[in-house]
Amino acid sequence: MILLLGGSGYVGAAFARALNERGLEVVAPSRQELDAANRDQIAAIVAKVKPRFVINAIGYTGRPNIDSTEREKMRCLTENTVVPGILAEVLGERNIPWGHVSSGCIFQGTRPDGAPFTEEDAPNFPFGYPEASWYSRTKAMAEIMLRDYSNCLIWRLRIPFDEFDHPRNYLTKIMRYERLLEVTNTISQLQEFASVSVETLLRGLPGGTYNVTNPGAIRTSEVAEALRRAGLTQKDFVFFHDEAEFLSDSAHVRRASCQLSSAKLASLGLPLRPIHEALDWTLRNWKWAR
Ligand SMILES: NC(=O)C1=CN([C@@H]2O[C@H](COP(=O)(O)OP(=O)(O)OC[C@H]3O[C@@H](n4cnc5c(N)ncnc54)[C@H](OP(=O)(O)O)[C@@H]3O)[C@@H](O)[C@H]2O)C=CC1
Ligand SMILES: Cc1cn([C@H]2C[C@H](O)[C@@H](COP(=O)(O)OP(=O)(O)O[C@H]3O[C@@H](C)C(=O)[C@@H](O)[C@H]3O)O2)c(=O)[nH]c1=O
Repeated sequence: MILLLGGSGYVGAAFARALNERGLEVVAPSRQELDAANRDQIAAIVAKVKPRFVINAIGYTGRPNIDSTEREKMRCLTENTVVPGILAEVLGERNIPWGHVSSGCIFQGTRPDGAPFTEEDAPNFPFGYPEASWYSRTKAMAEIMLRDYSNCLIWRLRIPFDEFDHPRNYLTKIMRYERLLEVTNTISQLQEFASVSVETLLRGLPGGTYNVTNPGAIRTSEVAEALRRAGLTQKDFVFFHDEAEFLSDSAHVRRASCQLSSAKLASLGLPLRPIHEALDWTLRNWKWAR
């Protein structure tokens, strides 16, 4: 039995699909059935389910985006940092393997040599960095804590997109935002992210950090152009003049535009498709929400 936490969420739903595709039996309690911030409740469900492994897709990302986490700091800290801390304790005591959904948002830019960040690099957008969003700080803090637990796999997801039109999907966002910020990012095809992450547990990969991102990087204008080419929109995209205009007109906090390397996963036999290939496939298979 697999225990999936946060299964009703945007990322949790992708995990549910990946687990179902593999015919794995899953228990996915709702928040009403399980308050993950309560250690006793976590211990009780783990004792009852006796999971082969656990997936933690619980977290607080804000609505409609991370700007709102600045107004709900303690909720954000609880769901992004305290909950994984409780899981680390409970699952560590029982040595049950588990995966935690982290984020590439704990990095800004590239390494000083221009290379993408690897799993060896320390976050450069954590607590102590005034420009970092509260969201990024809480995600970085969780990672730093979880590294001490050898039964925990940390999966970094980065700006998810897939073929399903949804307000959290990067492609939907790009089509809906009034103005766009021209930045370069490594991004993650969400279904591929969930599938590869599940494989890391099924194959018994060691605890530690994994950048579960599509190889390469892409500029916002390339994504916009690809959406137009695929016929999903005819919009004449308008771009912010620069990041300062983005921050003064539309956003409260700096976004962690960054590039990550997924070479570690590839070296372990779990390569993801290059970004442009994954994007083209996704656009060919696009499904509008009703
Ligand atoms: N979406 C994104 O762009 C990215 C997300 N991530 C990470 O992925 C994770 C999930 O994000 P996402 O799916 O977008 O978020 P959602 O808000 O869509 O889902 C969050 C899930 O967590 C559950 N939850 C929250 N608090 C508790 C609690 N105390 N007890 C039990 N369940 C709880 C929610 O339950 P309920 O439905 O009842 O509220 C929901 O199922 C987060 O850790 C986030 O940092 C990483 C990179 C990008
Ligand atoms: C608000 C806004 C954002 N953007 C850009 C900034 C950025 O490059 C991209 C995504 O920004 P958003 O504000 O939509 O999303 P944001 O909340 O910053 O997205 C992040 O969510 C958290 C949960 C993560 O962990 C990240 O990996 C990422 O998915 O869109 C615009 O172009 N125009 C806009 O009006």
